[in-house]
Amino acid sequence: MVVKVYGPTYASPKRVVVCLIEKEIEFETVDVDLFKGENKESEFLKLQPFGSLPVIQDGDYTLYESRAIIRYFAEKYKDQGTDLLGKTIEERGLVEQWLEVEAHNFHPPIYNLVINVLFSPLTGAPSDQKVIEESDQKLGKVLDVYEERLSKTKYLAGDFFSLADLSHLPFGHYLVNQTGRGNLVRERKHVSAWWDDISDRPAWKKVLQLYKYPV
Ligand SMILES: N[C@@H](CCC(=O)N[C@@H](CS(=O)(=O)O)C(=O)NCC(=O)O)C(=O)O
Repeated sequence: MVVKVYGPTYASPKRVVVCLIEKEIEFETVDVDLFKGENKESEFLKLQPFGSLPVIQDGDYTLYESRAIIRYFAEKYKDQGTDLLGKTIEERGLVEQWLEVEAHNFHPPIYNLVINVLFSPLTGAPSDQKVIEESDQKLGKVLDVYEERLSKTKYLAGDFFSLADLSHLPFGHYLVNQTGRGNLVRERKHVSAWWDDISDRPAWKKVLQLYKYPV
């Protein structure tokens, strides 16, 4: 059975799609329109009770939470496509560390910026200027840590591209290209070079070509 990915046009599902392409895993996609509320329909909620995207089906196996999904495929297909987990337990530890940093330090401020700068104007919801300012500040501090790390290693977990770098692509794309805050990356030499390197990978360019962001 071919893997099914729900909601490929949205950012978090793109984290899964780029992993599947890097791992050379065949997949098909199912569109879910958040603006029409299709993620709140009973059929979808049976798959993902929180109504968020993505969810995948791998035969009879269903999984949601994009970072859990990419870990699943990276492990299941460890010997196929790009190695995304490192070769030693120490490398794996650093991959996991920077995956957690992305989820808990990088993602929250960039997610707030995407919602308040990009989506709120579209949906008519008010943009919260205080949240925008706080998120700018937080993201700057986070990227200072990245700058220090990337002044020592080419990628976050070491001198190899991994899930940790890959996990930044979907919202990093928003940050650099659509929030008007690309300067937060461009002002940091090593972060800027790292972003250019990871976003230039054929797998990510294919994702952008196949699945246009909704905003
Ligand atoms: N932690 C989840 C978050 C998923 C998430 O927030 N998805 C958004 C779409 S996007 O922000 O990633 O583009 C969503 O479904 N939002 C609608 C909703 O949650 O009701 C994951 O990583 O899978």
